[in-house]
Amino acid sequence: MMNDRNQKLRISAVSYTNTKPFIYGLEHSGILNKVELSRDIPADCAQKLIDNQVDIGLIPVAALLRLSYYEIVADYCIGATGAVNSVFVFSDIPVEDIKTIRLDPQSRTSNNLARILMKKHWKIDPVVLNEGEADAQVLIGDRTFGRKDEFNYVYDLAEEWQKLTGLPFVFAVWAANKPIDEAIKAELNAALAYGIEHRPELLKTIEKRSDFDIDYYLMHSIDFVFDEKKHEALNLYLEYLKEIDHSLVPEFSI
Ligand SMILES: C=C(O[C@@H]1C=C(C(=O)O)C=C[C@H]1O)C(=O)O
Repeated sequence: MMNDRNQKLRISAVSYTNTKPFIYGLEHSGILNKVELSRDIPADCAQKLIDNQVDIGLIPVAALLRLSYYEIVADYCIGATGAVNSVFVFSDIPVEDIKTIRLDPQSRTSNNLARILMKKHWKIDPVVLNEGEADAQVLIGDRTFGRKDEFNYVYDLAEEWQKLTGLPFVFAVWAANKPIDEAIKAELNAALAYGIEHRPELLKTIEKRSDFDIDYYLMHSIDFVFDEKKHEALNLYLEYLKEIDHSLVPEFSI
């Protein structure tokens, strides 16, 4: 276990821009000496925690349902209050006309959020595809930056969730698959807090783009604090997900 003196704590964190403040915090604290850090796409963060290849992961919240034991070990998350601006359903036809939709293989939370919204918010029942041509596609992360203008219809899934529930949304949390020492948790939280506080310094090191405002994204669109409202949102999302879980496409089952 991780309390063994010789064994480093294994952490997997999302490899997208939205996680850079957390990485900055980890890198500017002493904790990295005690940690083996890997950066992975969200689906792999989840799988590594499920397979016990890591002890802690910044994992898509949908994957919490696949862990026989978990604890949320930090007061920070990848969340949003209203539009997140990096999780979309892109389509050239209005949502009520969508007959086929393609999911994003890198995602676990947003694919399932799209399914919840289709059922409860848009009240549509399209065929869900893993690949190939479709009327609409779910796309997350940096690959969405600057792409909004390419489509006639752009649905921001955190914004649509807020319309449905009145709540913020939580995409990913810091979760462990085994009990974690309180002192380590405190150290991790302090490192993450440092990163969030020092976003302005971090932003000076990130290359600007003309088609996407990274400063606004990291200062305002992503909401990193895992507070009570987000906890409520997480519980509601997991409840909805359990309702639709039986109908998941096997390849994308979380
Ligand atoms: C807001 C985002 O949240 C991400 C979305 C995830 C998912 O859909 O499984 C998982 C982790 C987050 O990094 C994003 O990446 O754009």
